[in-house]
Amino acid sequence: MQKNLYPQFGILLVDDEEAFLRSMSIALERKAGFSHLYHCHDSRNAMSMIAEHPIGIVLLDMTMPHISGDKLLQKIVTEYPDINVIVISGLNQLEIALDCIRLGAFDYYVKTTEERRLIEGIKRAVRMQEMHVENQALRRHVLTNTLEQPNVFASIITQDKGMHAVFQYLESIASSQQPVLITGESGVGKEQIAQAIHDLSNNTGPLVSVNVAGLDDNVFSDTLFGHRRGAFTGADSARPGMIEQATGGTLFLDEIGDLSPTSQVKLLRLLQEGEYYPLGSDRPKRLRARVVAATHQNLTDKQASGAFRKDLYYRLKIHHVEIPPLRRRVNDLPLLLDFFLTQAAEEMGKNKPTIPKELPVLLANYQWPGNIRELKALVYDAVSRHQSKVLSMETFRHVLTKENPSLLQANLENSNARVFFPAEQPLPSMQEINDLLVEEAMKRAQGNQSLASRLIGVSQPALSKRLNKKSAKPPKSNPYNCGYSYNHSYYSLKTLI
Ligand SMILES: Nc1ncnc2c1ncn2[C@@H]1O[C@H](COP(=O)(O)OP(=O)(O)OP(=O)(O)O)[C@@H](O)[C@H]1O
Repeated sequence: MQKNLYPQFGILLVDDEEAFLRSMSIALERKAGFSHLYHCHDSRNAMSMIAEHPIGIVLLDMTMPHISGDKLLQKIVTEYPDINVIVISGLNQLEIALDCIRLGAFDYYVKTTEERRLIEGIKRAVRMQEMHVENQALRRHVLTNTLEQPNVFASIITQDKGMHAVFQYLESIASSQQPVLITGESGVGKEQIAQAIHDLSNNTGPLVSVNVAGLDDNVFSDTLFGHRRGAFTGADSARPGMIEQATGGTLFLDEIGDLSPTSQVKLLRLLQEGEYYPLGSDRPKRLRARVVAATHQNLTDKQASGAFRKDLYYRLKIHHVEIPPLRRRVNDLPLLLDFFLTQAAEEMGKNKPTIPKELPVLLANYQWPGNIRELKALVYDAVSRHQSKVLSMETFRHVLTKENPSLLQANLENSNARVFFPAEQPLPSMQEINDLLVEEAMKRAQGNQSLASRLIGVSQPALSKRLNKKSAKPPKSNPYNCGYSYNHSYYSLKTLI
């Protein structure tokens, strides 16, 4: 397939009137941005064209010499049930329309239908067909558990199953031109995902990124749509907007959750109409780039509270990926640590230091509010300070343990850590809570007493004493074993640390 044809499957126009074929093609290109079109003015050739080309949609006339539209419709739905056939006929008769639908047509329009409605109907059919193609690709990926272009994801270091599923999904939607919404906490790698979406698309145009946070509406319009000469005071020359610069590629709108209400309306119109007006111009231009948007904000909450337009939210999330935070991908920590250590050592011209044994455990017990960006910064800081063969723990210890008061505060404030103590159960004693806490800390520190003591903020001799006392005592039957003993230890760790 030629690059940058849209949609990824062809639209075949079958009509004996060549003038209609021409005017319909122009309308489809100008009003819907469809460029992947085929013409057939002799109905006898329609089936062979479908066999030769990757056709996904057929726009079919009814009254034609040689083979009539209804005969062709029957043949297409029998031999190519995955193709969506839209009948566009000169016959304005309900009976005929119903017959076509019964035969399996996707939709029926009369030629005098208002052009805008007709184009909207064809867009709908294209969207349905795209979803069908995506579903097939997704099923293929899931069944084979493979990636078609693993090189595209080479710079995203991960062995997490959830991330792998995200990659498979992105491959399935690679050739669609519909928007993609990327959500996830700050620092999880959303920009990298946007780059991967662009690389997968094989579009020849560039990836153009715009951070829309804090842009007032005038700046937003000027940045995206550009302006004509003289559009406003100081506009000495015409300037193309970012949409035009992204032609044939990807327009990446970062921090979309911070877009002002007025700009939200403009973005919605752009996505709905596929057209925009540069400032000072009354001639519309077509959007010829795929829109990818990202945010660390919770758009579901924002649209529920009215701060983000519902219609824009649903337009943007036609495709949606949520990137999991680092604390839910702890198996990625050793890989990322090693990757950033190598990178930092190379950049600073130092030997790559050895990783102290306690470091991975310490990293796995931290919440990572700043996600991968925070880990990267920590590793770079540690490498810049490090002198000996083994990486110094100084940087990590300060940030990841009790010595950091903000971490303590964050843990105390973490409302998720609050656990329900069922009213019908007696409360555990302090002794029992302490035992559970010590047990959990030892588990998390993988038996390392020095680390476990730091996790719960006691000295190592104090912890050792407790452990000795505990092992000397016969195990007491625990009333909290009935379903929430773990919760108690969780509660203890989160709130008492
Ligand atoms: N899986 C990964 N492998 C390697 N580097 C990563 C990975 N994920 C993120 N990074 C690095 O972490 C840093 C932050 O990533 P990025 O800017 O993409 O995050 P973000 O989610 O877009 O953050 P924000 O919401 O603040 O814009 C970048 O330097 C990026 O290269």
